[in-house]
Amino acid sequence: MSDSQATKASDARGKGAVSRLLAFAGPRKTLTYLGCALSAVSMLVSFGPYVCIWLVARDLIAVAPDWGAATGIAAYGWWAFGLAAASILIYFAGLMCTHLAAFRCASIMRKRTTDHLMHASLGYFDTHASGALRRVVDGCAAETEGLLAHKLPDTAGSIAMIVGMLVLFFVFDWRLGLACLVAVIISLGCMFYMMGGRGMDFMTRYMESLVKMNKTGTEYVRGIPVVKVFQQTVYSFRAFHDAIEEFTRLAQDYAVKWCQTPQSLSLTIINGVAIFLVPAAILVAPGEGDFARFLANFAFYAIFSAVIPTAMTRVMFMSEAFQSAADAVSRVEEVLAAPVISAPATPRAPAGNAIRFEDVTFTYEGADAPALDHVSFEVPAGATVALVGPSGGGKTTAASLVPRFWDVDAGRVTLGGVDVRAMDPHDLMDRVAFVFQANRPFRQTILENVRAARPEATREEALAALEAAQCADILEKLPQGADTLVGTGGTHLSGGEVQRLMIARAILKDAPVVVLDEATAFADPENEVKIQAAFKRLARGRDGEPRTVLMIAHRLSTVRNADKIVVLDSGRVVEQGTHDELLAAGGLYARMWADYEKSVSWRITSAQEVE
Ligand SMILES: Nc1ncnc2c1ncn2[C@@H]1O[C@H](COP(=O)(O)OP(=O)(O)OP(=O)(O)O)[C@@H](O)[C@H]1O
Repeated sequence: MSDSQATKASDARGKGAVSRLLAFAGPRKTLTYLGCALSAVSMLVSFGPYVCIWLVARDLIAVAPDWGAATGIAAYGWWAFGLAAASILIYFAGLMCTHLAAFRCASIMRKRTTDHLMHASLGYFDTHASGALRRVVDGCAAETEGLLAHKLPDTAGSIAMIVGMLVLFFVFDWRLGLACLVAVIISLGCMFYMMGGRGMDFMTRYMESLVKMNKTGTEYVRGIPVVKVFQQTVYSFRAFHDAIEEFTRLAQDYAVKWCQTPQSLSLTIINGVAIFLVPAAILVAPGEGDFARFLANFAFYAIFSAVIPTAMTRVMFMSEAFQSAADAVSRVEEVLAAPVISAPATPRAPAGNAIRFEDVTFTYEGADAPALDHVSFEVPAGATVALVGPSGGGKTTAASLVPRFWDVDAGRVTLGGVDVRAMDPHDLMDRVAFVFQANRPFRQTILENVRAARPEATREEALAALEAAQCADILEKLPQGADTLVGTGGTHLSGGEVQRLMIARAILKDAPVVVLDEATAFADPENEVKIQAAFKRLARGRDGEPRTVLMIAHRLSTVRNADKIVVLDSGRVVEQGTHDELLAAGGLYARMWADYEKSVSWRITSAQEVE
């Protein structure tokens, strides 16, 4: 979607955003309505003191200069005080209601997004960064809290203020009221000029340019290490620089060329209502029968005109409040639209642990070509099958379909003869242990991280799993051994060490089926040897029985002894068989093997030369 389409779509979503937002509040949305109504009433009551001022002026002018004859003044004063106090109290009562509804709404929003994410397909978390999701779950809820608690009742108050103001304009003297209204109309005209028509086009381009600057800015920050390593100047990030320039130009044009005149006019007119009021009074005064009353009316309008700038400023900020509600609720709705792992009504239990891919086709959302195209192969129970092939061939995708990171588009993946989608998702997770590169430790101790696989496991069992996963050296070098805190903010572990920790977790789980990514790209030779040993241990199980293993093999050295090798290229199975069979076939695998042997001999030769 282009930025302009995105902006328009977000405008469209803006409509009804508040009602979509209130849907989260459940029965408490009545409290929001009540709070808004109270805020409106409070605003109308706040006009009371102005009416009292009019009454005071009327009575004083009527008895002038015998001021002592105006006996009701003190009463009006008390009324003004009482109404001002009542307005504040009613406003607080309104805020209480909207806060109660807002807290409930935000907590329901957080709960529903968290619940939904608990059932979202695991692949969703590969493509959506955890930081961004946290910002939606927590940030949007917090944003809507402020909106429902404050901005919405204030908007109701603004509407009441404008309606009340228009009514009061015509209650005492419609001619003087009309003079004030002229100021309001000119100010509104300036606002529409700035925001509507060409002004809106300006605004759309301004917003698009802002989005572009934010995007290129993020890319720039992410690329800073590359810039430093390659000694590039800031201008190597041309796109970011251009986006800043474009935004600066648009912001200046908008402020100087477009808004300067109407904004100045609006501010002058609205703060100088007297420009219209005084000439109107001079014109009307000569024909006035009751001059005392006319003077009181004039005094009222002169004082009341102070309300107009506040009312107009509130009008300007009303649309902003709705726009931010639309953005927040749209981001939450996007999370709620994340695909979930469907659970069958009557789950089936698998018979055995063989994995079968039957004519499986799968395309990533938004991708042009399928990542897997009519893929069929079998991993017999207790066998080890390796997926090999060029980068982007579909190995990771195929392995991800077994624990249902994604669901197939066509065909099926079965475990023990049962479609994985027909199994209880918990049962599937119990039966499959997976070790992927993206696995990261939790911010917990090493022991707790391992026990995440089986919380009821004893300390001894977890330590045994760590030992089996070749983690003894990691524990030795850490001051608190297995009780050392790792993960964000904890002790740093290298990539190879993290992978061994993840293998320990899988060993403790001791599931009958193991799906693993043997990538050891980041491991040094010593780590690699240990990881391979840990993999072997994982493939055997605690009872020594071989597990069903589907392994993504990035290096051919590890696949030679696999029971079967499946070669994936561009999402298709191009050949499968044992190492010897595939070498004899002379296809892609044979070529890959020849390349691999060549690279090994190069390494040996260069090592000898160095000696
Ligand atoms: N999350 C994703 N969204 C869209 N396309 C994806 C996603 N993940 C992978 N792909 C695409 O699917 C295809 C298969 O990718 P996959 O990661 O399964 O290949 P691979 O054989 O594991 O590659 P490698 O050896 O480099 O890890 C590639 O064209 C890749 O670009």
